[in-house]
Amino acid sequence: MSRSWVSPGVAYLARGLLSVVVPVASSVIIVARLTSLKGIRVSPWLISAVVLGAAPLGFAAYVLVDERSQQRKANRLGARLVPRVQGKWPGNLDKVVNMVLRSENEYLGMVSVSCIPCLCFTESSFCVGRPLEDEIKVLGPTINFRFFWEDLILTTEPQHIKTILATDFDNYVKGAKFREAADSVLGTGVFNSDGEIWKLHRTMTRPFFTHDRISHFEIFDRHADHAIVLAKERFRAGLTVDFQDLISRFTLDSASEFLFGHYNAAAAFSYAFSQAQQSINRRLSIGQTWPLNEILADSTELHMKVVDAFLDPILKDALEKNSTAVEFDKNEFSDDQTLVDHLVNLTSDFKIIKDETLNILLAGRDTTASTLTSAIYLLAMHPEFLTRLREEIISKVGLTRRPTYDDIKEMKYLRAILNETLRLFPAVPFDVRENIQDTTWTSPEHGKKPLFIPQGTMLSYSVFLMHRRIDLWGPDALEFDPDRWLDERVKKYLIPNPFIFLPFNAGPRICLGQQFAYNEMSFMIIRLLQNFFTITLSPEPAMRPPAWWAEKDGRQAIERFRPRNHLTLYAMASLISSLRIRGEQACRE
Ligand code: HEM
Repeated sequence: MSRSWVSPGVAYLARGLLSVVVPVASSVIIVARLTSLKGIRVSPWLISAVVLGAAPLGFAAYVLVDERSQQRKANRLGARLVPRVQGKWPGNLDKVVNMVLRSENEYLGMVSVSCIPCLCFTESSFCVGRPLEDEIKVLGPTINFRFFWEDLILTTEPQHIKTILATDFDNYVKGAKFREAADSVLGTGVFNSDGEIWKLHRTMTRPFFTHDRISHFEIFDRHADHAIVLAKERFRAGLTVDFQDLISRFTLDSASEFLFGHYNAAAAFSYAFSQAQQSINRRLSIGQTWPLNEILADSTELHMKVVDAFLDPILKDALEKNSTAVEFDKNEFSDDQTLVDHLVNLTSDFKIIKDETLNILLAGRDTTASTLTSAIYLLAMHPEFLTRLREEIISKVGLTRRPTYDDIKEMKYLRAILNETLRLFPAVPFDVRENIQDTTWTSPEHGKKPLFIPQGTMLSYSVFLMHRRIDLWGPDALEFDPDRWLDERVKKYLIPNPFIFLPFNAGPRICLGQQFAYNEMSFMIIRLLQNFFTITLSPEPAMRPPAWWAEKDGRQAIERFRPRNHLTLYAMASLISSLRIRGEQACRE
């Protein structure tokens, strides 16, 4: 992560000033020169008008030229422009106003449009105007919001997502806008880099996620036990448990121990890291002008000082130990090695090690907490599936034994529950890329020209919306039905079209922690259901959806919590008080 001596706001203003001062000064110089050459006296009003008009006129000319050039390039490639959302005000401003007014109460992904470039990760995304569903029905699964005359393309089309993630991978990057917003926290780690730097990080980290290491069940066991003891204490006192909070602590403790071998001292660190992460989210939600919100100071700076104070000594210690250790094979791992042990064995570059560790912590912590929270919510809504799952757990593992990797591998129903949860509530519901070169995408409608994608476009893709498409998943796509992973529907929908299910993405940038995540989540669910046999939702008023949701169609009508999104999906309200469960202890006690 790079720290600068000027605040992001001051740096942004300085850059902005240059881009205003240069055209204005040039206009003044040109007008003054012309008038003095010709000996003409020009009114100061005219000079002011030229000066003031230069920027908007220049912008209008740029928009016109850009539009024409896009159309020409599309024609040349035998393609057409991506269908555009039509707002009523210039630059689709009405859509943005609507978004600001309505974002608070809308169902995730139901309404269009939030198109501030870079906003695709935020909770207010796609939440304005006519329902996004309707926009897609009219315009197709790939649409351009063209907000403030800047292209922002959203796709829910498996073919296009496959192109971005896999078949034309080299043409798509995370891009500078995302990187800038996350740089002060994540630096250039695997999650936040492109090109050669990304390759370096991924190559370094990938070996750590293979095979035995990700079956580190002792770590999960210790922290699962701790969480369950705490939950039982509350239930005995007649209280409920904020499951989202409990499980976030479990995943943080497990990830911290897995990554750097420490977890107890992590309270201040964990809080500071969460706050720094919230700052990234805020930046992304504001869009490109986020530095203006940080004129006085970098909003991540204080939090990152706490993170540094915790992490730096651990990393330095690991580096020091490694420098005195006997040389050994860099591809050999011992069972008790942490990620940091592994990294210091590969490089002595402090920044690389630190960036990587923080990136993996970010990538791995909230995603599993989110999925476990959604799974428990869905099981509470469907006690019949909970009973079946519990039967599988009891028959394969019993009520007390610690589950093993082989147990989990054989538990088909548990995997179906997790996949069905990830289908309806994927932990990363919206994601973003930018394309380097002009390109075309095959038309989603048969017989029509391909779609033209101009270089440098902000491309948002939503697996959340894709996973709920009735044309891809069948008429019951919006229902939580784990059996769709076990019956003929797999052959009918998924096998012929595997890119319709992408909770972990695909291609060279596919999630590195996928198997680790399945293991951790399976382990925790087994432990929970060995201990508790019912789950009852006990929603606080703040987490309940507005009453009018019940009059809508689809999941919105039946949902009993409000799914929201920052970098990952979570249950509103706040991460602190939401999804409460009431559990009853099973016969184990
Ligand atoms: C249910 C759990 C999880 C889900 C749904 C999930 C999903 C994803 C997705 C969608 C991406 C791609 C992001 C992008 O390229 O923009 C990703 C990347 C990544 N994930 Fe996960 N993840 C999960 C758990 C984990 C865990 C537990 C770890 C590590 C302990 C992890 C490590 C990573 C890393 C390192 C990347 C970056 C890969 C790269 O850019 O090359 N993930 N994950």
